[in-house]
Amino acid sequence: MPTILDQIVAHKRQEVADRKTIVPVKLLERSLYFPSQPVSLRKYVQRDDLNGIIAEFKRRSPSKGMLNAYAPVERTTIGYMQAGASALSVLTDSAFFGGKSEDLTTARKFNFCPILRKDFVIDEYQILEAKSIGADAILLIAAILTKEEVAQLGQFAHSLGLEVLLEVHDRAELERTVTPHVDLIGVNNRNLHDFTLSVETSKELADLIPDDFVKVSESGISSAETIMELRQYGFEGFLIGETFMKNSRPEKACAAFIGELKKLRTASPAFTI
Ligand SMILES: O=C(O)c1ccccc1NCC(=O)[C@H](O)[C@H](O)COP(=O)(O)O
Repeated sequence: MPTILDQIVAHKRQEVADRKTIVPVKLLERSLYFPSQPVSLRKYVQRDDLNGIIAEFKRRSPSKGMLNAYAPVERTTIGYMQAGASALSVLTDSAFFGGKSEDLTTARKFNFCPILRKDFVIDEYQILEAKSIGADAILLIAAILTKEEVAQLGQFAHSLGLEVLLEVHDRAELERTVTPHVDLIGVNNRNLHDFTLSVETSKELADLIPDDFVKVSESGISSAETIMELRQYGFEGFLIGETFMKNSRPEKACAAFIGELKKLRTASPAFTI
């Protein structure tokens, strides 16, 4: 029985092949120079005056189905940033997540923060695309790539000025794929076989991530207390989608969440804002 990742990747290979025939590489290269300079995800996540939250725009997901069919990209992403998020993540996969490249371009038009293109990258073509639609960083998923592919795709992203977030699910993936061509390492708390969520996964892998990389905890984060806890393990970035998007006004949910987090951080002797 193919896993959900197998299905996504099989679909993506066909999708990328089709897109290459519609917009050939040479044509895509001409649209590369998006007016703004890339903004560093790594630096924004580490900024003391922000909270490390990478707020995600995700309409639906394989695990939860439709989260939010109506939230407009413009109002939601501006609201996320006004709430104090450090960066944005925009799902551009259409078949499984209901996103599109235009969602990221819209977010880019209205925000100056770093934007992560959240997709299933298997080909350099998608990295050129990420650059052309205004992304600052891409995601590479260890579970679907070899070490050589991570290194090659990471190097290519860097050559375009894009940063790389490498996502791992377990120790074997981390040890198998870590290369200097990535900037941040994200531990995904979602088990992609049964969709269960546990932030214990982040805690277990924290010490195994070399210090050169910014640590990001991804998925299943639903409380400010969890962020305070993950900070004790050295995590500085927190990728949050569903907790915000399942609300009719995701940006308000994000503001309330960050309000709680600020209260906890102010009360904690270890952190000051
Ligand atoms: O979200 C899913 O169901 C999913 C299924 C298969 C592959 C990837 C999936 N999600 C992508 C993500 O990594 C999350 O959107 C991201 O980490 C935010 O997670 P959450 O806060 O739990 O929405």
